[in-house]
Amino acid sequence: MQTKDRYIQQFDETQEMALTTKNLHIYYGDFEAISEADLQIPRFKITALIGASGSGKSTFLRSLNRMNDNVADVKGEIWYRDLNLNSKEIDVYAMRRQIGMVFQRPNPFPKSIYENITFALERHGITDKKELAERVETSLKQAALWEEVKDKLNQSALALSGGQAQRLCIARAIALQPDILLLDEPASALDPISTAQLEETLVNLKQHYTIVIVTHNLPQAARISDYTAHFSQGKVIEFNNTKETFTDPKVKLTNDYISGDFG
Ligand SMILES: Nc1ncnc2c1ncn2[C@@H]1O[C@H](COP(=O)(O)OP(=O)(O)OP(=O)(O)O)[C@@H](O)[C@H]1O
Repeated sequence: MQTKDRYIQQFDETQEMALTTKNLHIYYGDFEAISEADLQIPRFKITALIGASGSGKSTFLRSLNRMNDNVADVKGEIWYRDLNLNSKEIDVYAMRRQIGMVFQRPNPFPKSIYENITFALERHGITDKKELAERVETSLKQAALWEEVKDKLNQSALALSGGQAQRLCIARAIALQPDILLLDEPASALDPISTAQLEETLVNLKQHYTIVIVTHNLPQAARISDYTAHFSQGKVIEFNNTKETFTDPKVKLTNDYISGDFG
């Protein structure tokens, strides 16, 4: 029954949260791109952010690990453990080790597959050759790429297919052993087979990571996510478990969006 203007599912205290946003407002100059996006993002789950183009999904996602610094003015609180990530005291570089981001277009470095993964590790002070090799193997396995690349780790990452390159970017992010992975339309440049592989990878990863994914692909959100937040004009107007969002939306605009009825 779609009788509400806004519906936000509340959790009980037993559900552990990875991130909680409070009073979040995000401005580009005078334009308020996010005005009501207080969300609790459960740990070890996949949360999908859906909504029409320009509704604020990427703006919200990018604020979670401070990618909007110097671009937008972010007001409010973003709680991770007992830290407000949106405070001046936060070491943004160290924080991004815990909260990694994978972008829309795969962006491997013009280096070997192996070096793509070790580059950030070395910059974070991990130089032991054995540990580096172990992290490369584990992260490629977790990203479901190991079998395809294990015999060509020294070849250029630029020779990988789009789907392989995107899984390499995921391996690169998880090699740092973060808590949370933020993904901004990671499958939008991929063919259906690569998309299916990526989806399978993400579902397996949630055993170890909390995942937040922006997607325009509604069947994809329905297939892989546990929770869905529907953004409309800078506000989260519905947040619920994904099954209910797609079978019994509480807000008419959500029903219209998922059924393709924008008239
Ligand atoms: N760097 C920027 N400077 C000014 N305005 C911006 C900037 N980035 C985004 N916006 C505006 O903020 C609003 C939200 O944009 P955002 O990219 O977050 O939406 P979105 O829901 O992710 O859209 P899409 O699905 O098309 O990627 C839009 O009106 C957009 O034009």
